[in-house]
Parts: sequence; structure tokens; C-alpha cells
Amino acid sequence: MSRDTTSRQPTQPSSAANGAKSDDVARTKILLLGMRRSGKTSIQQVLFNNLSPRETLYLETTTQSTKHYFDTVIPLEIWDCPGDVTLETLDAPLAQFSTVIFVIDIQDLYQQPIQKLVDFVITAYNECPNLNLEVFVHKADVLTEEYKIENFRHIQARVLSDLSYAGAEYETIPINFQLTSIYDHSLHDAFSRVLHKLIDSLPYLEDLLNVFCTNSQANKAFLFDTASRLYVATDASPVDPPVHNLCSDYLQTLNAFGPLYKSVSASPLRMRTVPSDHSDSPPPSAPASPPPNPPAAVTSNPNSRFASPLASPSTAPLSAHQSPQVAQQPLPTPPMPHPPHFSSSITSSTVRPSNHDAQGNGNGNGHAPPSGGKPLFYPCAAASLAPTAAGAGTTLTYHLITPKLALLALIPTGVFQARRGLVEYNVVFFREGVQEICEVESDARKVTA
Ligand SMILES: Nc1nc2c(ncn2[C@@H]2O[C@H](COP(=O)(O)OP(=O)(O)OP(=O)(O)O)[C@@H](O)[C@H]2O)c(=O)[nH]1
Repeated sequence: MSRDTTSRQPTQPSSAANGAKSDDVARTKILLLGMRRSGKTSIQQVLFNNLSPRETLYLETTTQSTKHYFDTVIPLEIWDCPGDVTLETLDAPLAQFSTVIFVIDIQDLYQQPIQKLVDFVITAYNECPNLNLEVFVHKADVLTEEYKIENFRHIQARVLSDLSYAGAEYETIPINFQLTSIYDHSLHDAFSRVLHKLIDSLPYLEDLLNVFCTNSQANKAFLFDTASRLYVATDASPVDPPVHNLCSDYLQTLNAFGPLYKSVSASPLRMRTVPSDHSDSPPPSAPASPPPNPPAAVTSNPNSRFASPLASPSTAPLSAHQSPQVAQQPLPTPPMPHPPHFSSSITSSTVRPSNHDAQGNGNGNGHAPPSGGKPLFYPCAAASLAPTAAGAGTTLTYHLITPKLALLALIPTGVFQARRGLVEYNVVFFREGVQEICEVESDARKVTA
């Protein structure tokens, strides 16, 4: 991260590219504001630069506004500002930001930080009434559960009463308060909710997740950004924090083994020569059945494109052997250690080439197939959460959807065991839908010179 340690006056913001920086896309801008030491840089670094929370202890004070780039479903530009920045010294019009996140330390119950927040809200509202205003009441981990809630309510009540005291027109400004900490999952959950408001195609992603859940009998499904572990969309059922935390932990475990997947999948030679040992694999002579054409438009109803495990008996004979996703010669199952947070065992972990992408189609999120025509690979994995009785409990599944996004779903183990091929068949169509949405997003954001 680049910082100017000599100048204390913010001038032109500097850039630090975590994702690929490119000037040819219109980025959604998020501004991080707050008092000194409130935790702005830590939030940005933990979420988007994979910094471990403990390492934030060694972060230096920010002296100059710094832009960070991050590419997910939408390209983001996150501005980390010094604690003493004002809207006048920001050197950028507020109107160019989609969201401002004001970070306030949960122990800052004094007049100054709250007054700074209130002043900022009033100025921002006068300048840009439609600006999305978020307040992260941060470092929640330092207090016990009881004091945490008390301080959170106190800060919220003080801000709202000061605003109404400032004028009747400020009483109704929509401000979203969230409790956050870099030491638990609350920060990821809070930032995911901020992100949802910025993704225009969110309803389409949610539709795809709802259809996937219905047809695969999944209790819950998330579409996660794999690098930041923010969920960019989820199905219509409410988010239960323990379920979100479980999925996030599982993703973190799998991320830790990402390089293993890469080294295996990077070698097309190995893909052709290593014999299969996976029970779901088709016989070598199994014909590769290409999937149907991708949906004509993002808005098309995807319902008819999913096969339901609960559908009429005519759909039941569909199995993994018929799934277009598994028709290539399979790779061996890489060894997976027991994940630390699960009392369960990994039931499977495979690296499978997607037929669809082997043909060079449907690479979403603006990712062309790697040069040299190598296909992209989509690892999948599953962990049984209650392995005691056969078929009982829930299975947590992971399927990579695009190079940056993964589907995590909770499926009853009985369904997953009996209809796994069909679940994976549904994933193929889910992937096509998401990739198409990402392509539309990426096309819409291209800036032509
Ligand atoms: N306990 C706890 N400490 C945190 C949390 N987030 C950040 N910190 C700590 O707060 C201190 C300040 O964090 P920074 O990220 O540098 O804060 P900042 O707002 O960027 O500070 P300036 O650059 O001075 O504006 C560091 O020691 C972090 O480790 C949190 O969620 N919980």
C-alpha cells in the first residue's frame, strides 16, 4: 500500500491497486471516512488485501487519501482517507461516490466524534441528497455483549437526535448503522450489505439463487466473492449469522488450499493422462454432452432451465454421468485436510473441467479464456455437517462459478447423496446465468475513449 509519510495535507489521492487497475471501466466509488485510529485502513486491508486482523496493529497512520481497486461483480474503487480530511480537502466531488462509510469507534461516545459524524451527514445531505450513508460502529469486539448493544444504541440515538435538532429536514435522512469488527464475521456481513445496494443486477442474481435453491432443495445459498469473502447475493430466505459464518469459514479453508488446485488444473497434460479414481466420474468413453445455449438475456426467466430433484420421475434418472459438467476426463481428487471449524468430513473434492468453458464460451466477469486456449477449471467441494447417521444432516457445498465468484449452498445430505449429479447439473445452468450477468455488467461499464 502506498502512503506518503511526509505530507500531512491531502492533495491528489494516490493509488494502490489490489485488483487490476484499469482506466477503461467505470468504477463504483466508496469513501471511507472517520476519526483517526477508528479503523478505516484496517477495514480496507482486512477485506480487500487479505491482511490478518492482528497485523493491523502495525498499520501506519494514513496521511493521504488513497484509492484502492477491487474487482468483483462490479469494479470498486475504495478511498481510504486520513482522519482529519474534510469534504473541502477531499479533492473530489462527493457526487462521484456511490456510498460513504463513516467509521466510528464504539467507545467514542464523546462529543467530538459524534459531532463530526453529524456535521458530515448534514453537509453530505445538502450536497448529494441521494448519497448512500452507512455508519460502521466499529471495534465491537472490545466490549461485552451488553455494553456493545448499549453503546451502539447510544451512538445511534445521539446522531439521530442531533440531526433532528439541526433541522426537521435532516430527521428523515436514511442512515444505516451496523456493528462491525475485524475480529469476527460482522465486518464481512456489514460490507456485503453495503455492496448489495451498489449491484444493479442484484435482483437477477437473487432470482438465480432462488431457483437454484428450489430445484436443488437447498436450504440456503450464497454467491461469494472468493477473495474478499463478501457475499454478493443470497437467496430470499433470511441470513442466519451462524450459517453465514460457517460458509465464510469454509470458503477461507478452501482459499487456503487454492494453490493446490491451481497447480493441478494448470497442467492440461496431467488432465489427459491421470486416470480417474472418483466414483462420480463418467466412463472414459462417455460422450461429452454440451449444455444448451446460454440464456438469450439476463432478464429471461431461468426457471425452465433448471432440473429439479423433486420433479416428475422422468427427471430422476438424470445422474452425474449425464451431467455436461463431468463429461471430460476427470482429475484425481486432491488430498483435503480436515477443516478446523467443521466437525464433519469432506465428502468430496474434485477439480473438474467445464465443457462449456473448454469450448471458450461463457467466461463471465470479463474474463476471457486464458491465452493459448486453455480451459478454465471450476473446483467443487462438499463437507457433511452432521456425519453421524447416513443421509441425515446437511451438506455444505462449494462450486466455483466464475474465477472470482463461488456458490456455497446448504443441501440436506440425503438429497445431496441421492441426487448429486442433478445438483451439479443445476450448477451448470446457474453458472451460465451468473456469467452472463457478469458479462452484461462488464460491458455496461466499459468506458470508450
Ligand atoms: N479491537 C479492534 N481493533 C481494531 C479494529 N479495527 C482496527 N483496529 C485497530 O485500530 C487501530 C487503528 O486502525 P487503523 O486502521 O490504522 O485506523 P485508521 O482509521 O485508518 O487510522 P488513521 O490512518 O489514523 O486515520 C489499529 O491498531 C487496529 O489494529 C477492530 O475491529 N477491533
